[in-house]
Amino acid sequence: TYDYFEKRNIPYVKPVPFFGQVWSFFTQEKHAVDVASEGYYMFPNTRISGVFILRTPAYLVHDPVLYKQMAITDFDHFTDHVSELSVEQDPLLARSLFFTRGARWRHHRTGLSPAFTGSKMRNMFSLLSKSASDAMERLVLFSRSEPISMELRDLYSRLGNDAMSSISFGVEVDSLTDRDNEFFIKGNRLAKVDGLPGLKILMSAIVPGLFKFLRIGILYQDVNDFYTEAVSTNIRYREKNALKRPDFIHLLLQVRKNELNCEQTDDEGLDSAGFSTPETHTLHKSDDPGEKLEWRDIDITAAAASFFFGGIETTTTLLCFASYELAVNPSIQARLRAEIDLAREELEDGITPTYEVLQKMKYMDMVVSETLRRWTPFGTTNRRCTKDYTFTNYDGTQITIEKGLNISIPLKAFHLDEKYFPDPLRFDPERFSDLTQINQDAYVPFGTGHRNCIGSRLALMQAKCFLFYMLSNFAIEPGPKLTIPIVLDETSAGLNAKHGFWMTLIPRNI
Ligand code: HEM
Repeated sequence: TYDYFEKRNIPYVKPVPFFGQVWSFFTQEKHAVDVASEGYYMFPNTRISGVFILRTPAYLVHDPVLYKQMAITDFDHFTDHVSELSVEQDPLLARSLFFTRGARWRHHRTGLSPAFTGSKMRNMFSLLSKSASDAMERLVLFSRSEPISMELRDLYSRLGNDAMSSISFGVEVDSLTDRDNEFFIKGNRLAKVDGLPGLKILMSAIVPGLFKFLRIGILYQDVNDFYTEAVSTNIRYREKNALKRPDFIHLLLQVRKNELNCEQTDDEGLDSAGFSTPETHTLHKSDDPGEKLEWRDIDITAAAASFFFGGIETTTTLLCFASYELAVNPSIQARLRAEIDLAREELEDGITPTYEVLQKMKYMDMVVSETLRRWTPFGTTNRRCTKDYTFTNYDGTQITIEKGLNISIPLKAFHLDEKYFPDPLRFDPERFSDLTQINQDAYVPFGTGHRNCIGSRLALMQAKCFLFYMLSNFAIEPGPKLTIPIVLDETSAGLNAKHGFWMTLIPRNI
């Protein structure tokens, strides 16, 4: 078994007998993303390297151009992500976009894409902004014009949950005051990527076959039940009262009735929420799925739940690391605040940002883009080879990836490779001042191609909106409990600080 790559003359990470690379995942000495990317650092002169997962061979892509080919031009060889969940154990996640495969994925992606265009995001932005502004007002009141010490992951995940509850379900919650409200508790359990759920998420990507065979579920049963009930009650209420609100449930109900389209003209100029917004790719018409695919209540619930699952933790991570960098780089913070203050002069009330105003803020975009590079929230993604695929390596040899094999793509390693980003560990928004200098193949915080992140515009607009309100009201300084440089939590499936993001927020009016 372990001579697979030797025979093909492909460099590979030497396996631990029986476990292959999986052994290193369990010892947790290094973060799972770094373990998965080991070959990238060991073999610099190849487009791909090999690795064994238990006894099964798998690949790691080293060349961002190859990733792009797989994800766009040769997409029909790599249509699926690796994990495969069972609908019995994970009724919501197994039906969500990240985890569906083949014709079902195509059907869902084609249906959902129009819900995430620039014009839909602009309509939704008022809900997002209101949620952020209400929360910020409470935080200002809470501070009583005195500096406050806060752990920002807790703060941002509360704000993120409240915003997502509003833009998904039309439910207004205040998790800053009502700290144990059910939407926050369940949302938190849904989005959790450390501890046991984190381990299960890793396992579903490392040993997907075994994971499905053992019928392990990722989400807690009470979380599945809560969202299933919340969404079906919500749908019934809307249908009975003909309620319209520019949120996801409304858009998903339109998808179900086949009434949701992309308004090309409206979208012009709105589609980019910043430099990091990945290019949109149009899917060809679906192959015959062999079964009639439609949007049942459970599919709508699964889609909404997947926005919590895929969106809250990642956007919170972006906000935490952006705040950390602003706190330890006061001159960058001062420049961003100056840009915000200037933008506020343009606003009707001097307070509430619009989609267009945020879109125009160049320095804000530079800070957010650099945070996504330096602290990539989603450090690796993956693809499953669905049809044999042959390409040429740098040395001219032909390599064939066989159908069924799994492929990892080390997004974080691309972002921290000095061949693409000189002095890669330095946080320097100036890199993004001249966008022609950025290698766009290697800068992929939201992935690339047909399976790129569907929520990128929402994530960018949400992060920019929160930062706008935060710096309008507070200066962020390192708190006494903050570790500098930040120490990462190697055991979390996501990217997190081991000792928290402890900051002092100083109200600007003192
Ligand atoms: C900073 C925040 C975020 C980051 C860094 C991020 C990153 C990513 C990445 C790297 C992928 C995989 C792309 C690939 O395989 O090529 C992905 C997929 C996905 N993301 Fe995000 N994401 C973020 C926020 C969001 C939000 C807010 C939502 C939903 C509202 C979302 C929903 C999804 C979904 C559904 C997929 C699967 C798409 C598919 O398989 O077709 N993400 N994301």
